[in-house]
Amino acid sequence: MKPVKEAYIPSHPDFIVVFSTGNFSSSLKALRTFNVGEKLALLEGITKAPKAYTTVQCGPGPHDHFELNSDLVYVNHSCNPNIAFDLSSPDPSEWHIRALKRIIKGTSLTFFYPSTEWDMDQAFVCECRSSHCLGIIKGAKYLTKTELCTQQWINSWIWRLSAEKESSK
Ligand SMILES: C[S@@+](CC[C@H](N)C(=O)[O-])C[C@H]1O[C@@H](n2cnc3c(N)ncnc32)[C@H](O)[C@@H]1O
Repeated sequence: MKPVKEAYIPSHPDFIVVFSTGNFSSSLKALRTFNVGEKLALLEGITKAPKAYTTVQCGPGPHDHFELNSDLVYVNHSCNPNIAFDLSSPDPSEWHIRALKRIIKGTSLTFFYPSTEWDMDQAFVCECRSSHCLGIIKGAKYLTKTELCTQQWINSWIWRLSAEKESSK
């Protein structure tokens, strides 16, 4: 579920959705500057849901997915992301997004989708233009441990599933 342009009411005071006409080409911009390590927002209002291109994975199981129900659904993927979805707390009310680098006002927010997603509902050709862009993004299942290790933040179940994949080879 995504907020649509015609009925848009921002869900967070510090972010704004930039709607684009192309399919899946909208994004979420920061309306203020954030410092490295700063919490941008708690993941409030999330609901468990079947895996979809709009959901975020929160554990290793087939039912461990939730809808954000907010503008955060417009955070795009980057292979050189500026935020982390940190779901490390056993208490979901502490799950949050955090700045991995200084984010200047006006910058689009991005996270590394395979940091939460093992096997994504919708693969896509990445347009992040990072010098280390991985190309097709399908989930962590399709990445090597070395590729995951280049990232500043990967959630624990992704490391676990990746280790299991390596040991079953
Ligand atoms: C949850 S949506 C994010 C918001 C999306 N941009 C939109 O306008 O609806 C996820 C989808 O956005 C697109 N997307 C996100 N990051 C991308 C990237 N780096 N390159 C190309 N497409 C991307 C893909 O189609 C992906 O399945």
